[in-house]
Amino acid sequence: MKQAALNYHREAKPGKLSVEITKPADTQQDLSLAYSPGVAEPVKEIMADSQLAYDYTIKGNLVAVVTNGTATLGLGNTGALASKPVMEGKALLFKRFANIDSFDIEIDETDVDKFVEIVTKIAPTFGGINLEDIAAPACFEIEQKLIEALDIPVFHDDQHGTAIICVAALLNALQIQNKALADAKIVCVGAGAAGIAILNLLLESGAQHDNILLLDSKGVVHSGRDDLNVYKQAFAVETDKRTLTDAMQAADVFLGLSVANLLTAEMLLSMAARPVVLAMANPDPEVLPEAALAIRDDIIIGTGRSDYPNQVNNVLGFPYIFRAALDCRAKEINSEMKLACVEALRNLAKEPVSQQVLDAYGLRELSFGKDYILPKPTDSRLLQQLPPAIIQAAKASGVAREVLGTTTERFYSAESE
Ligand SMILES: NC(=O)C1=CN([C@@H]2O[C@H](COP(=O)(O)OP(=O)(O)OC[C@H]3O[C@@H](n4cnc5c(N)ncnc54)[C@H](OP(=O)(O)O)[C@@H]3O)[C@@H](O)[C@H]2O)C=CC1
Ligand SMILES: CC(=O)C(=O)O
Ligand SMILES: [Mg+2]
Repeated sequence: MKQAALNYHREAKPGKLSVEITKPADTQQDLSLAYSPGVAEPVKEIMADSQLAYDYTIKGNLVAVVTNGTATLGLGNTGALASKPVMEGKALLFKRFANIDSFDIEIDETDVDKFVEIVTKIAPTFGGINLEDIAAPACFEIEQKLIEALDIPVFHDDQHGTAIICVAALLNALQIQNKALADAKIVCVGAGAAGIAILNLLLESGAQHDNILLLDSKGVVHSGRDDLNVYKQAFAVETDKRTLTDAMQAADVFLGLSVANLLTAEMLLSMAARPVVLAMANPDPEVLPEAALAIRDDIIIGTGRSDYPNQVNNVLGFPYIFRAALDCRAKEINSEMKLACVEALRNLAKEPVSQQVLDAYGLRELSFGKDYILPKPTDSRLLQQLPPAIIQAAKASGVAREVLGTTTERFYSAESE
């Protein structure tokens, strides 16, 4: 895998992206329109009405994938430059799954206010800002300040993209295990961007605060600790449990948003009957499926990876959420839109699987059940079903500025259909 991945990135043109021209640029007349003097005309129009940037430039289909590389996957603080393959990967996924153009922007800055200032200054170029792999707790402040400063959607994928997919996966898995979210005892390891956002969306979806135990690198987040930031404090509970081993006793659900190889056989065996284990750390999960299933066969297990069943990964969300937000010029991406995406994902997993998906995964059959709790990322129905459901929620909740069916027609290409 290591050599194949390095070859994939290096061969032919290095990297995973390039820029293409979308207008004729061959003749004297073409150049007169594309550049001087013709280009001055849209400039003057946009000076008179800034919204016309959406008609005369690629702004309306262009998202910035922005990071400082402080939480690159589960690899930790890699720095800005080393995070670039991941950000190019996100841009590839935007294009492949929702025909959204994006630039990856790796900013070598960890100071919150300076980072916010840089992103604010480059924002006019884009129709949306996808924040990626920025470590907690700075990510929370950065996102909030950018939402307040900008008039385009700002979305921290590791928080909300992951939360949407995780909640959809968990609700479907609990349904299969015949358990209710309101009764489920949930252990979440990782109190960063992804862990905190997932717990907040789970509370909105009906999970009970008292049924949740959160852990960070120092163990259980409990009310006796004096080293907690405000985001962790919101989940601090009175308990004598201190370690992951303590926390896992009789748990119905394990959510991993931390680092590789944390779950032991003893911990898995101590869980309640018919548990759900979503081990989402990338690239290596908190436990590998083959190891967990060798220990007990009543588990439903998902990971963030493409090479196992039940991929619980934000790739199922951010392309479609931004497709929807761009197409209705949403002011923001709100809870209603996130919950609509959860429902649309859950429903699609219950539909018959298409031959196209079976072929892409080398499978003969697949249906809603322990090994199929979420749609596969290559399922073209994601693009058909998720954005309309999200746009509907944006309209109903008053954040859609304009519903442009024509934008969708303009930007959805035949290949992404
Ligand atoms: N499958 C998916 O779609 C996604 C998966 N992820 C994965 O989730 C993980 C976290 O990402 P993110 O939230 O962005 O990162 P953050 O840096 O914001 O948070 C990391 C969290 O993990 C905790 N942690 C680190 N080491 C341990 C340990 N040994 N035991 C328990 N907790 C530990 C940290 O603890 P402390 O607070 O004490 O430092 C922190 O709370 C990564 O592996 C990432 O790849 C993230 C987004 C999407
Ligand atoms: C999938 C993803 O965004 C992450 O692991 O950080
Ligand atoms: Mg990420």
